[in-house]
Parts: sequence; C-alpha cells; structure tokens
Amino acid sequence: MSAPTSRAVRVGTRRSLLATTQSGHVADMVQGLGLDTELVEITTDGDRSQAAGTPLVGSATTGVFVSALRDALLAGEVDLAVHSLKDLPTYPCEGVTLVVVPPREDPRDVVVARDGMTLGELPVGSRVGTGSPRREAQLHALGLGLEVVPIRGNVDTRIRAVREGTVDAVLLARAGLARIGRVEEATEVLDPLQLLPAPGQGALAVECRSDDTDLLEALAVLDDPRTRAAVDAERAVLATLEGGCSAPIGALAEIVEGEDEEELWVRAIALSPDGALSVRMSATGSPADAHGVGARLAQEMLADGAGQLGQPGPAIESGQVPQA
Ligand SMILES: NCc1[nH]cc(CCC(=O)O)c1CC(=O)O
Repeated sequence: MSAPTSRAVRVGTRRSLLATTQSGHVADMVQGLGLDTELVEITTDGDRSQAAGTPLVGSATTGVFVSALRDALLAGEVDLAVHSLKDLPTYPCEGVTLVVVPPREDPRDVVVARDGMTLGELPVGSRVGTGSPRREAQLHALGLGLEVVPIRGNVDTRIRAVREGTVDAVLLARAGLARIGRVEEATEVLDPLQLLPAPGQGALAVECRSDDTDLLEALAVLDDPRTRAAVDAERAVLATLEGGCSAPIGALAEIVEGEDEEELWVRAIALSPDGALSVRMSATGSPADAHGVGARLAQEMLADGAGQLGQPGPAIESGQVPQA
C-alpha cells in the first residue's frame, strides 16, 4: 500500500492524558502501515468548561468532546479524529466516516476504593463518586446501601478524590486506567453481571472525511471486525432505546463460540435513575447482523416497559416492569 499523500497523516486529539495516549496508539497503528503521522491537539469546549469548573454530566458532555475534533476534521485541519467510541453520539455526522474501530480493550468498569476494598467490602453509607447515571443506577440496584456522590474531571482527578478521602471509592472504565498505565490501582473489576458497561466502552473510534478515499482505503485493514460487530450491536441498542426512553442504559456484546460458527451475544439493561426498576434482556445472533440483533433486543426491552423508566412519577404500575 502506497502512502495516500506525501504529507504526514495529521491525527487530531483532545489534550487530556487519556486522549493523547489513545491517539498515540492510533498513530502507531497508522505508522505500522508505512505512513508518517503527526499529532495535532484540539481544545474542546468540554475541556475548556472543565478547566473553568463548570459541571458537566451525562450525555451533555458527549457531543462537546466529539464535535470540536469533527469540526477540525471537516475544516481540513486534521486528517483523522480519534475518540473514545462510547463518547460518540449514535446519530451519524455528515461528511465523516468511522473508518477504523481497533481491537477493543477490556470493556468492564472497575472500582478504585480506599484501603484496597471491593464494593461489597465498603461499609453501608460509604460515598462512591461517579458522574454517570448508568453507573449510579446500577450501583443502587446492587442494594449495597452505598451513597452516590457526583464527581467530575479526568481519571487522575477522580482517583485523587479517593486518595484525599473526599470519597470512599470511584467507578471508572478499566480501559481508561489501562491506557494511562494505572490499571493496578483498581481494587475490583466489576463483572458485567453486576454492572453492564456503556455501549462502546473500551473501544476507540477513528474518523476521517468521507471524501478522503485514499485514506479510507489505506486504513481499512486496521479495522477489527469483531469489535466493530460488538459495538454496532451495542450502539443499535442505545439508538433504539434513545428513541423511546431517557433511562440510563448499559450494553455489552461479545463474540462467543456457537455450534459451528461464531455468535454475537448481547446483554443490555435500562434502569430508572434510582435503580429501583429495570429491564434487563439478552439476545444472540449473527455477527453479520449485529445492528439488527441490537435493535431487536432494544425493541423487546421497550415492549417490556423500558420506555417508562426514564420518567419520574407514577408512569409504571407496580409489578409491570420486572425487577430483572
Ligand atoms: N466518561 C468519559 C470517558 N470516555 C472514555 C473513557 C475511558 C475509556 C473507554 O471507556 O473507552 C472515559 C472515562 C471513564 O468512563 O472512566
């Protein structure tokens, strides 16, 4: 494969340690194809308002982190944009193509707690920091009597809150810790049986301009079809549920050995914000039909009441929604 241009491929990245590490990883993969690369740091509105101390929670953050990189891509200031896949909105962006989904890191969430404790070892009433409605709802659903306190900032800031005693523990993506070389600070890896990760967690998304055909062709070999199938299914769950509900959602798809071929196994949960009510379901299907498997799973969840979970008030009659 010859180089698509004589210039270096400009890889756009956010400034945080996690973002530059992830982008460096992608740049290495691109160099492996014999292309030169150059990292270009882009400051996002999300980074700016975090620095200014403005609270950012939940999905409000996602678009902010992604759009500045996409703007730089579409403006021709960079040739690739690297994101955490779980930060990407489910709807497509005009003129931008998701060219590479590299092999995924461990998608699970972890606990970083004081004194090396697991969630189950934390005393009732302990304070657990998270800004994620998905983690908060599932933590409550575990019934451990833990208090959830809002926390924000980058991974480093969150771990420091535990070291300084502001909180007893924080919940983080294992992949993020691993990428910045601090995975040994996790005191427990949470089984997806207890806490399902965010759709796309642990995976990276590499975007390029849809009309940059040379680069599209050159990079196609870097795409990992199994990770692509898994995240397609998870994002189809999210997109389908988002159409009908505002509840926190977890989803995890895995490739498993079937009778004589590989199967895609998808688990998903939607919860009321306080975790009291939830709809949890799973499905299997062909990796070639990843989007369909995820979308149908989500439709079943909506038929089972997932659409009512996000709304406060007496939308759900007692017993109507299974406690999963
Ligand atoms: N919420 C922000 C975010 N986006 C991606 C990661 C970590 C890397 C990943 O999940 O792929 C994190 C930090 C976290 O959730 O702990």
